[in-house]
Amino acid sequence: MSLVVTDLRVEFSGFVAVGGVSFDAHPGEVRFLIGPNGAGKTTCIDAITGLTKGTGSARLGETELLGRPVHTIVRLGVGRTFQTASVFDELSVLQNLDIAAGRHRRPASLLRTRTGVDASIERALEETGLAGELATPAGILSHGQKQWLEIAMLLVQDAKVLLLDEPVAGMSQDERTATGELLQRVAANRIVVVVEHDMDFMRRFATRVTVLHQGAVLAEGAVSEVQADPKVQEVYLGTAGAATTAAASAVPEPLRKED
Ligand SMILES: Nc1ncnc2c1ncn2[C@@H]1O[C@H](COP(=O)(O)OP(=O)(O)OP(=O)(O)O)[C@@H](O)[C@H]1O
Repeated sequence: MSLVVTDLRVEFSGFVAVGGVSFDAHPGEVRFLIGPNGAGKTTCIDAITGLTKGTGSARLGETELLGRPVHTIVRLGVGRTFQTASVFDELSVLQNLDIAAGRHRRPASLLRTRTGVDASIERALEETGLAGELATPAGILSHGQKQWLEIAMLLVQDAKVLLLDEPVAGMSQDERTATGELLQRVAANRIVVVVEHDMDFMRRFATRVTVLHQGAVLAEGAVSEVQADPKVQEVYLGTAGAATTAAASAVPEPLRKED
């Protein structure tokens, strides 16, 4: 099953934030959406997840997502994270995962004191490297671990699509590497789309990249193709024409957002 976005448009009171964006994503690849501030990356994800109204098409397999309410889109297996982790700080890692898994359970069983750990939760803990933190209150997890908990929460919900908004913002180098490796594992049999500003992270872990600029697709391809694209260099550096393959390797640093 693939996610296929075609001619997606989002307007805010006449302002075109996304003006006809198309891209697709498949299991087995780590798909990146990049672009300068205000390019429309988050708005694309908001539209796909039903948070913002969009026109055009966003199909998961045969199912059209646009026009459906947020909870239906979640139930169809489309999950997302936000830049700021939205976990319950006072609850343990296990309790957070229990709540995430709640839609599979009868209310009575949610109220029972837990004696064991569901297989799906166990798998998510293993996959995200949080197995040793079962009883840790989410509030005292490291920044990276909180993001991994959010991803684990999507995994126990059996998300087929994970849309991740700047998952490594604020992470240490080790946490970035661990996150990239986690995304590669998760993407083996799920659709993973990453909105990211960290170009070093993109270079290391992206399989395919779409560059957005002013609500439109500027370029698409493998990391090396996108980096070498003069249009991309112009947007980020204002140096179209001066672009050479050697210069292309220097592009990523200025792409990094400092906020
Ligand atoms: N609710 C809204 N109402 C009006 N304008 C909005 C709204 N949400 C986003 N925008 C505008 O739409 C454009 C795209 O914003 P968006 O957040 O999608 O960009 P982005 O590429 O994710 O940027 P960043 O990297 O800064 O997060 C921006 O000009 C933004 O100001």
